[in-house]
Amino acid sequence: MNSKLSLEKDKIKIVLLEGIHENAVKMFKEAGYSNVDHYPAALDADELKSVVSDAHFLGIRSRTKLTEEVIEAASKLTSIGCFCIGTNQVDLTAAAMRGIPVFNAPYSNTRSVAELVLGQIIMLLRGVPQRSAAAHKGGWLKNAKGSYEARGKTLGIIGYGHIGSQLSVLAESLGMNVIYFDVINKLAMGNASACSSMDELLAKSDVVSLHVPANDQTKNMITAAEIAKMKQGAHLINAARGNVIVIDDLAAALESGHLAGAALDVFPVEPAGKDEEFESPLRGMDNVILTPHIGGSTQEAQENIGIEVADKLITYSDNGSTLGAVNFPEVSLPVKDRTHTRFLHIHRNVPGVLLKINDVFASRGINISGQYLRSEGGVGYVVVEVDEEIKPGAGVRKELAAIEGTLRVRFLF
Ligand SMILES: NC(=O)c1ccc[n+]([C@@H]2O[C@H](COP(=O)([O-])OP(=O)(O)OC[C@H]3O[C@@H](n4cnc5c(N)ncnc54)[C@H](O)[C@@H]3O)[C@@H](O)[C@H]2O)c1
Ligand SMILES: O=C(O)[C@H](O)COP(=O)(O)O
Repeated sequence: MNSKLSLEKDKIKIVLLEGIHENAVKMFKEAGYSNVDHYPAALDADELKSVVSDAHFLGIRSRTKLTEEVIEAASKLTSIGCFCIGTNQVDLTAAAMRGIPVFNAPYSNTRSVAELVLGQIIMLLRGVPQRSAAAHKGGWLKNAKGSYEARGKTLGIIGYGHIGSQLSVLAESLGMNVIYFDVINKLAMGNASACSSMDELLAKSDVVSLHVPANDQTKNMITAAEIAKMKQGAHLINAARGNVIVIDDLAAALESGHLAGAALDVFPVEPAGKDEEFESPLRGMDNVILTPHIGGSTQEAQENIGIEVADKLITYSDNGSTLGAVNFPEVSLPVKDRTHTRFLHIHRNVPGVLLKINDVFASRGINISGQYLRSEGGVGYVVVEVDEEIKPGAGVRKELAAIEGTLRVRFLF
């Protein structure tokens, strides 16, 4: 049964940026959210601040940087959906400390990335990029020099998560030997084997592919020192995040011939839009495949992501469930019954808040029929369900909001 929210659904403003798939718009409309603004691209900083100023839900992809300043400007923001895997473009702590859960799509584009990398492995091993570049200029490099089959070569995967492990299976089907390194113990797929250190992997691999998240440990993880440990004539692929590799060091290794080729889908600095020029020291190197961050840009991935993330935002809006939130206590709630009123109280994780919440209900003689509590990091999330309909204006919300440490109160009636 469809519950009502503290705000009528048609007054809830949803902003979707960066050409998020139409499926998301459809999902919102079908769920009764008619006020959806859909932008085909990312916005510049000033436009972004203006557009988010009255938005309740915001959908972005990897280009939109949601800094603390932008989040602060979005005073009505209830939740953020990253319609992609990465959430490093969002200041997750700033969002959490304003009671804003952030959701993403952790699986939907992983196959697309793995397939792109598989293609790049074959292209690099065959020396296709330089032969294609020569042919475009009227050249004809018909020879076998530096061209190899993938069969029997060793692929080293750094980061054996959703993408790395799928790539592992695909590469083995080509007859490659797969080795991997991850900071946590991961079950090997097929005949792949784990390396005990990244150095071991670098020294053994003909092709190294990076599939780690962006964080403090992975920033500048591949410098001249790591590249020097790779085999002479090896190839490097990065479809993870741009700042994992020190790009000037990679350019130097390609120039010196220590590396035979590279494929890059992500860069330390990426153009904000199609009108901005792409700058990179790798431009003009014929043995390098450069793609404009399209690892997850397939019809299949975008269709699925549109549905997956819109569903998470709608479920949070309708129900208060935060399952899958990346910066927030996760609470999985049953669908709300219309005979109940559900209060969602988000607060700083300090002692005594629960007692004060319960006092608000006890002092009014309101019986609590269900309660859910989770805390994570600096944030606590309490959901209180009462088996009577409490209309807005009864004062409960105001009293809950007045509790010290409160970050946000919503209620579903
Ligand atoms: N190019 C694109 O369009 C595109 C698309 C999707 C994802 N990505 C990027 O790919 C990354 C990986 O995606 P995923 O779905 O496989 O993520 P995942 O979380 O499933 O896997 C990441 C793996 O890296 C491991 N890891 C973390 N730090 C490490 C370190 N220092 N050394 C070795 N391993 C480490 C983790 O333990 C985990 O197993 C994402 O974080 C995202 O940035 C890019
Ligand atoms: O994090 C991701 O999923 C990838 O980087 C893809 O991001 P995009 O949807 O902005 O292309």
